[in-house]
Amino acid sequence: MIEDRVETFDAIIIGSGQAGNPLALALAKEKWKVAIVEKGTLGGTCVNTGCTPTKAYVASARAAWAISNAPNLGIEVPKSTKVNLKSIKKRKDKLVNQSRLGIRKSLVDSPQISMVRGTATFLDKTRIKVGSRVLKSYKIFLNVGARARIPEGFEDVDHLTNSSILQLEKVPESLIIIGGSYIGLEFAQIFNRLGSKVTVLEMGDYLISKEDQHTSEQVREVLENENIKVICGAHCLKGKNKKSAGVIVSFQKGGKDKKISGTHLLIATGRMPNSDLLKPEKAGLKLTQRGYLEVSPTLETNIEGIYALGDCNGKGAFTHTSYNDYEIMENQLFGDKTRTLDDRITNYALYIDPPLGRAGMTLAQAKETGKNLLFTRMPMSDISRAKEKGETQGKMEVIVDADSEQILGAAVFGTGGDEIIGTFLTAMYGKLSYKTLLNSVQTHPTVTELIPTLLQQLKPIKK
Ligand SMILES: Cc1cc2nc3c(=O)[nH]c(=O)nc-3n(C[C@H](O)[C@H](O)[C@H](O)COP(=O)(O)OP(=O)(O)OC[C@H]3O[C@@H](n4cnc5c(N)ncnc54)[C@H](O)[C@@H]3O)c2cc1C
Ligand SMILES: NC(=O)c1ccc[n+]([C@@H]2O[C@H](COP(=O)([O-])OP(=O)(O)OC[C@H]3O[C@@H](n4cnc5c(N)ncnc54)[C@H](O)[C@@H]3O)[C@@H](O)[C@H]2O)c1
Repeated sequence: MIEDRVETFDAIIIGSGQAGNPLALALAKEKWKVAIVEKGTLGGTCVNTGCTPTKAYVASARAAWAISNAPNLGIEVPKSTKVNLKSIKKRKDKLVNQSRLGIRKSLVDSPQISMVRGTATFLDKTRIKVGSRVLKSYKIFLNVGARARIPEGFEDVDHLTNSSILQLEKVPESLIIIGGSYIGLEFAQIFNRLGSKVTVLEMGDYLISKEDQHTSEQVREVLENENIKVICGAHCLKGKNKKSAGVIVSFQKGGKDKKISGTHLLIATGRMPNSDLLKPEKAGLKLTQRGYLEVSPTLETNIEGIYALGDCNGKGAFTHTSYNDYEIMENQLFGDKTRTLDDRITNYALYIDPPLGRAGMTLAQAKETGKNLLFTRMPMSDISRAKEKGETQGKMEVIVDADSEQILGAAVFGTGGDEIIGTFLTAMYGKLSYKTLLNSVQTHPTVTELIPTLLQQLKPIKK
């Protein structure tokens, strides 16, 4: 007699992530009766095990690096400097808790919103089961995010993920990281700077394979300059727990069998969407080959009234893309219905130090469009401000459509790169001619002042 105890809502949101929370508040503002279901901690990945905690660790690691680099700037540092991971974690936990509490308060304060704790599964297109409760709505918004993907053969080997590594209170003596991409590289530099001996094992021929090879090689150089060991082209990885503490990872490289051992192992081999946890087949939801929920440019799944936002729709894998999904949804429900996924320009940063800021296409992607291209690249070592800071690693590069004069893509790898990329991004959203930036007068001495100089040097790329 399920129907007897069905609770009906104007909307059900599953997942308290970067889209779910603001959407709940927006719906409540319009006087909708909303249920938000969360199986874990409020705030999802970004707040609890993603951006906030990792960027807090990046800041602590940068402080440790700044101390070791201080003699280069004429500052003598006592040898007794120590890293205290327990205190670093405590600072991070405080930041995470503040965010979580803020989210909780905003949701609890709204009389329109019911918070439901537990794992939601579909019973059919309109009904959701959470424990013994059954919730019903004709509008269901899925914001279920993703989790760490553990490769075959590592399930029974002692390993850390992005979540559990953030619980450590002692710096690992030697850390093996499997996966040389965003998560792997950020943690590699963090723990190396905190004192671990770090080895990165990547099966691809180069790191962060979504980037141009030139960028990848420069990133590798920065990490290797800090004594992080990078092994690319590592295949057939297998793990084994040591009899004492620690792990052994064996692999093949260039046809030869190799082995390394470490006290700790971090798996950073990508994410898998949490769509499977929903029992999506009960609602007839279509998934892509990789398990993401299929959506239209306005975020509707193949089932009318069911929408998917954030990482679980495979259209973005960042906090700002998830939040932008919320903005699109809000515009479609209550606005002029003009915003869609098609408006979004790819952008993100890799938060190693110096950071890599990226907007739009890579050079390889731009070449595939068949457009007439202009391209240029300059080293950070040409910039006064970078020299003054003693941080000259990296480059700035830009790709322009020669016919429309619009910027197609840019990379700023260097000090302040995560912020400076915003200048290119703004020009791209504004569909400005690159000449507007070329003729702009930028503040001296900043890294941004390289942009006009960079643009003066654009050259056609041969097709
Ligand atoms: C280590 C790391 C570092 C990162 N750093 C950055 C960064 O610097 N910048 C950036 O932009 N992005 C970063 N990201 C990516 C970013 O964290 C995610 O893209 C973003 O959090 C995705 O948000 P979301 O709204 O899609 O889902 P999430 O925030 O993952 O939220 C989904 C929620 O749904 C809940 N849930 C799942 N299934 C169910 C169910 N069946 N029932 C009930 N609840 C359910 C989950 O418990 C979770 O709370 C990082 C990610 C990681 C892992
Ligand atoms: N700064 C940021 O914005 C930030 C930071 C961290 C994570 N993220 C998000 O999290 C997502 C996931 O990041 P990620 O780095 O885990 O995944 P990823 O999918 O970007 O990279 C996974 C890497 O692991 C390698 N790999 C896979 N299986 C392997 C195996 N068996 N052996 C060796 N190598 C293997 C792949 O070749 C790839 O290089 C990213 O797409 C990103 O959106 C963002």
